[in-house]
Amino acid sequence: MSRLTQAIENVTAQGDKAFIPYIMAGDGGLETLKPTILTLQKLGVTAIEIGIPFTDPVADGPTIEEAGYRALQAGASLRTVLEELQTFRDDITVPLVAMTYLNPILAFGVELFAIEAKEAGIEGLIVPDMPLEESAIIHDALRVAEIDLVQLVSLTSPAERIAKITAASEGFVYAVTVNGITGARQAFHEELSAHFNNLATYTTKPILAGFGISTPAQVEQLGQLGSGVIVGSKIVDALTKNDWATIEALIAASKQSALRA
Ligand SMILES: O=P(O)(O)OC[C@@H](O)[C@@H](O)c1c[nH]c2ccccc12
Repeated sequence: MSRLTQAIENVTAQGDKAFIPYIMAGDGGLETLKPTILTLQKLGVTAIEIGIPFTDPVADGPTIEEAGYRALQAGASLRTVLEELQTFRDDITVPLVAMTYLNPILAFGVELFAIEAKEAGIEGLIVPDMPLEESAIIHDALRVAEIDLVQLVSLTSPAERIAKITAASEGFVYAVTVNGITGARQAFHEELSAHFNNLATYTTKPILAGFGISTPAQVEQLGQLGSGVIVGSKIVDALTKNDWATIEALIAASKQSALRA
């Protein structure tokens, strides 16, 4: 079992839910990356998804797109983010999951990327614009570096697609809870619990809910569907305002055992 999967299973074994915040590396300046990561891990997050800013972010909603723009302005790129992470690698205790597009990885060089990413503490990777069928391009290099390639399953994936994605996904299965782009939502699809029950018939890997989760109540509610949640836009927004109270409340809602006590 990978360290990423293990981290999630450790949390669920205690009766809690996994909580993975997404941050945009370089938003607010690259020098904020270290304090942000170290504070999040001190607050008890399960893992951290690190977005690498990219000029053409297809799946990102406005909050993350704007954060990406600010990060690019501040000089963040795949190379500078990996270099920055390597400077405090020994302080990082939670698994990092990098979120980046295929182009920057190819430009960097697949083998070199895998080696440098591993040295930066990255144990999982999400490449939203890479179809499963194309993943062979990077998969061998990732396997050598022991980096999990996390796959996303959507609400509209047909049965045979769900079977393929859940079988291929490493670390956990990222279950997208809304149709469309990232960003806060008011309401979720009524059939969500049937969808998650269906996903669970395909795999014993942890299934995490992500997209549109922005309140503690939603963390609690959507966390129940599987092994936990991923929260992006709301975290990015709170970090811009230096609003750690909001972040702490979101994390607390994943600690179900504490809520019951
Ligand atoms: O921002 P949201 O709605 O909370 O959703 C998580 C999401 O931001 C994060 O996981 C993410 C950011 N960019 C992505 C692109 C594709 C898939 C996932 C992502």
